[in-house]
Amino acid sequence: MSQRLQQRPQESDEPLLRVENLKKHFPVNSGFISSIRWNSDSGFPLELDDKSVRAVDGVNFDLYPGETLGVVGESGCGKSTLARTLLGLTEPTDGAVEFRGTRTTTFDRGAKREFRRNAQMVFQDPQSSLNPRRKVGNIIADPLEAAGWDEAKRRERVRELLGQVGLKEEHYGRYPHEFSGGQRQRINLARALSINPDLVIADEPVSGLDMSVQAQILSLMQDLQEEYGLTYLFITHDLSVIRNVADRVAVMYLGDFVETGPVDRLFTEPHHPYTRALLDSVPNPDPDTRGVESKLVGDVPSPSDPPSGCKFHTRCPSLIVPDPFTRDEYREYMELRGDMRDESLQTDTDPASVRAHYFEGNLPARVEETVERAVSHAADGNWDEAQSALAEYLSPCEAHVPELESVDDGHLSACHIDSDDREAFSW
Ligand SMILES: Nc1ncnc2c1ncn2[C@@H]1O[C@H](COP(=O)(O)OP(=O)(O)OP(=O)(O)O)[C@@H](O)[C@H]1O
Repeated sequence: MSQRLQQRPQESDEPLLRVENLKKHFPVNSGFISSIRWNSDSGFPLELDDKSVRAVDGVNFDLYPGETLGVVGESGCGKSTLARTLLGLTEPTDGAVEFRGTRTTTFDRGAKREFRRNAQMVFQDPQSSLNPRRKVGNIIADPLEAAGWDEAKRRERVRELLGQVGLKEEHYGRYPHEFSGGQRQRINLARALSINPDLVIADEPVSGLDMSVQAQILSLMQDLQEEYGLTYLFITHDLSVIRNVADRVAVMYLGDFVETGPVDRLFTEPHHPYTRALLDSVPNPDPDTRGVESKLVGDVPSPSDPPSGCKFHTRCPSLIVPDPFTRDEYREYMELRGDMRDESLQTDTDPASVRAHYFEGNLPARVEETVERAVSHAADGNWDEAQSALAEYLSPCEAHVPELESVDDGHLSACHIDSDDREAFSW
């Protein structure tokens, strides 16, 4: 059974943010004409290509007042789109976001304005989010002006904020280019906090900053959290960054959360092979314990055509392989099957060439037969039959979508290795 990411901090607390089955899909084609494609196999030769980029694809979680939830994943996994969809900066395709128990889509104008005040965003590149032609004091005061504060009060509040983020009063009249990257992120934080929000979504707030400056900004964010009673959703591609700031972590892969749990547990007992691979990719200064066992290989697949079953299966070092394959053999077999599916073999449709191109060593005899059968169908142009022949062997990781399931108190993982389904599907 799927479960929600919850259990923090006191179970009686109402979540500040509740996210249910949130999806954001972008159409691949920009217009109606470009979405029409030719299909000579169908009765009518033109059809609509309804493919979409599934940037966020069914995310569930609760975010409790005062906590920091780190969302981590490689570039392109959908983290920024999740942030923008949560804040209503882009319309969700499906699902719901509740803020303090009310669906954000039901907000009237006043409630929308209040939500915008209450939920602020801090971006990665402080340079591009600060208007170079405006004085820093005025930039920080923008949200106050929008909220109707008079000039004298604005000035006073901005001075207070400058001090709180470690800048000086005389910085009020300077321009963004006169500041370092770290200082510009301080300006951003001051602007985000100017009207006392409850929730701050920080999207890669320290990426691109030197390590020592990163540490200063993270420490400042923690101080501000205490002072303002803030709730953070902290997005990063770098697990090491959130180790010291997050209470819980959600690991995101191709639009879904694949593992969630308390930060210590996730670092000491990661369950999902993707989390383990991410952790192994974090540079380890200790040469004796440097582990390379499950380093991430290959790129994140396209979210417009994600792998079936577990989306991580194409890169997973723990892929469950069907009998009688070894893992390496089965990867080769999957590559052949993928090319059969796309009707694009990378060699002639001659059994010897296919064998030599796709497989390094000897295959078990019965697999050999299956491959030969498939290749002879492909040689006749019967791609569907070629695919069906290869479907004789299928990993459960390709066939079934794993649900987030509890592996420990408040710790969930979506992997067939941990799954209760193991018996049902008998692998
Ligand atoms: N407006 C859009 N139209 C079409 N596709 C989009 C749009 N915005 C994002 N995407 C795609 O959605 C996927 C997720 O992008 P997103 O920026 O959310 O990922 P991310 O994890 O934040 O990566 P990064 O850290 O590189 O920003 C990517 O494949 C991206 O190309």
